[in-house]
Amino acid sequence: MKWIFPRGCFSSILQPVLLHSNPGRPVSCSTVFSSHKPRIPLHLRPPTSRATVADLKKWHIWAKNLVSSVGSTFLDLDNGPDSTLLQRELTWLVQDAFENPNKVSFQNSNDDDSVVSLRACLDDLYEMWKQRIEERRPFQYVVGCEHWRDLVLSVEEGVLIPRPETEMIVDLVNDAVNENEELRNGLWADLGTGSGSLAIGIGRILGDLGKVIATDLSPVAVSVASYNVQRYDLQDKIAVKQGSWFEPLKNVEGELAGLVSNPPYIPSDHIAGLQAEVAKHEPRLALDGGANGMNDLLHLCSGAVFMLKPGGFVAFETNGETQSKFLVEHMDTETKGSFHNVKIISDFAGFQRYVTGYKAR
Ligand SMILES: C[S@@+](CC[C@H](N)C(=O)[O-])C[C@H]1O[C@@H](n2cnc3c(N)ncnc32)[C@H](O)[C@@H]1O
Repeated sequence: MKWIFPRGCFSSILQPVLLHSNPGRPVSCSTVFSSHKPRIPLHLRPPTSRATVADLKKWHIWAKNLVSSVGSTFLDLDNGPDSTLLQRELTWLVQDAFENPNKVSFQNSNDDDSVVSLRACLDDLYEMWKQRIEERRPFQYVVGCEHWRDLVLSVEEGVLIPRPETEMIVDLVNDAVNENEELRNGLWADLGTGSGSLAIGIGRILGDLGKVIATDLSPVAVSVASYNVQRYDLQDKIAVKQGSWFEPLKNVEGELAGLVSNPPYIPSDHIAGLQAEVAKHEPRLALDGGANGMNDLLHLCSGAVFMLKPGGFVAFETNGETQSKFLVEHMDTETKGSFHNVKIISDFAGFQRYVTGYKAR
């Protein structure tokens, strides 16, 4: 899915940043697990339903026609998906919903009476596709998962769908730990973990002694991240905690080998203009970075100085060039030379997306 943000339009007037406070949001001090029950992604549900090939063909024709009726409307409207992407999503829905997607080619079958096992009943398939097209519900929420790096992560409403550009932060961490074994076996934090994507990606490249604390303010994110961590059998390596930014890390001040975050960084008044999948369905808590989008980035950057041990590595994702430059300036001035080897790194599309650095020794 595209991640379409208006870029580079924020004011240079910044809010003061308070360490251990939450810029502009209600604060939760809880570090207990959420009671929210994560939704099981479609492809992992048991095949409890059956349908005839004839009924599936009928559904499929209806679903394809719905896509054709939309054409490029969403693309023209708000840079949303076009019919090529939607047709591809329909194929993925079939793959996730069928018990045996490789063996079933119902569209070409002449045996209309034969029966196929499904992970969702036919009525649900009609409803899912209606929601995708008519309500612009993101495909990832419809099927309950997103493919990210080599992971398949559970997602649902209330949790940001992890984006491809965030994948590169794991590579940046990999480079840092390859250069320094102390970092590989140290304690890391992923602040605002969402689905747990970064924490899991990093957890898998750390050494035997390396650990990750993944935090989020959202109880749904905490529950979904915990589910994903368990699915990848990393519960001994990754602790998921609920709370605002540094609160769940109070006990490890000055001990972190590394800290990463992809915080909310969209300027508040740009959110309504994003594609409907994002603006209507993804959690505002995951998107809204305040008036200029920088509230959380600056807060986290200032706090990182106190959380990292000397030589510790930090990586932030930003909206692009303007935010990255602003953050580097903040690291140079506000944190009074606490960081060295500060770099802006571009993503695969050429946007100056990441800011990395090391805490001075
Ligand atoms: C842009 S999303 C990133 C999610 C995930 N790291 C990823 O890259 O897919 C930002 C995350 O920060 C969380 N968040 C927002 N405010 C927070 C706060 N005050 N404390 C902790 N997490 C917060 C949101 O719930 C959301 O999961």
